[in-house]
Amino acid sequence: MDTVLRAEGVDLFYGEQHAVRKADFSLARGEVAAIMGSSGSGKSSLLYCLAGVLPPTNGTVSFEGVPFSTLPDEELSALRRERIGFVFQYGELLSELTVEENAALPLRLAGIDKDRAHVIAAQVLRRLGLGELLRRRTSKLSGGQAQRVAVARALVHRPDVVFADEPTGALDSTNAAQVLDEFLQLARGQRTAVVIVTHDADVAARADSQYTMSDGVLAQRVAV
Ligand SMILES: Nc1ncnc2c1ncn2[C@@H]1O[C@H](COP(=O)(O)OP(=O)(O)OP(=O)(O)O)[C@@H](O)[C@H]1O
Repeated sequence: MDTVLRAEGVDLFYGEQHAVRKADFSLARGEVAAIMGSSGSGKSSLLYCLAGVLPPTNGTVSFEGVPFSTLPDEELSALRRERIGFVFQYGELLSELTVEENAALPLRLAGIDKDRAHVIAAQVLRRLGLGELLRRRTSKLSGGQAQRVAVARALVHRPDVVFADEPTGALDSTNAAQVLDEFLQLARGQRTAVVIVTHDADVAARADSQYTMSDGVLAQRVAV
C-alpha cells in the first residue's frame, strides 16, 4: 500500500488538557478516511497534528515517510502549501477577492503566473457548477456556492492530502449532500486522499475507512 501520511503514538496536550491520546493513523494515496466523534473529543486537534499545523507533544507524523518534525520551518510551510489542502466548515474565503481569485490562490502561492492559475481555477470551478460566477466577490455568494469555492481552492493544486473539518456543517442537508458528492468525486478523480471530520454518519459511510474519536482516543471502525 502506498502510504502518504502516517501518525504513530501521537499525543497532544494543551497545558493539562490531554486532547489526543496515543493516536495511530495511516492514510493511503487516494484514500478517503472519515473521523467521527462527539464535540470536544479531539477531532480538530488530531487534524491539526496530521496536517503539520500543531506539533504533537509526543509521537510522530510523517508525510511520505518524512517526519514533519525533521523539516525546517520553511520546508514544512512549503509542504503544507503545495502538497496539502484544507476545507473548513465556513469556507474561510477572502471576501474581498473574486471566486476565481480565491480558487487560484494555492496556485499563485506555488509561483504559477496569474493567467495560467486563473485558467486552471476556472476549469475546476466550472466542474463545480460555478462557471457563471467566476468574477463575483465571495461575500455575495450563497452558503453552498461559497463552500464549493472552498472545495475548489482546496483541490486546485492537486494536493496529495486534503483535510476537511466539518466541510458541509454550515449547509442544509440537500446542499451538504451535493457539495460533498462533488468534493469526493473531484478528490477521487485526481487521487487526492481526504481526511474528513464529520458528525454525519451518512458522510462517514461514503469513506473508505472510518474512525471514531472519544476522549482523545482514536479507534478504527472495522466493517462487520
Ligand atoms: N487551544 C486550546 N487550548 C486549550 N484547550 C483546547 C484548545 N483547543 C481545544 N481544546 C480542548 O481540547 C479538547 C479537544 O478539542 P477539539 O476542538 O480538538 O475537539 P473536537 O472533537 O474537534 O470538537 P468539535 O466537534 O466541537 O469541533 C476539548 O476539551 C477542547 O476544549
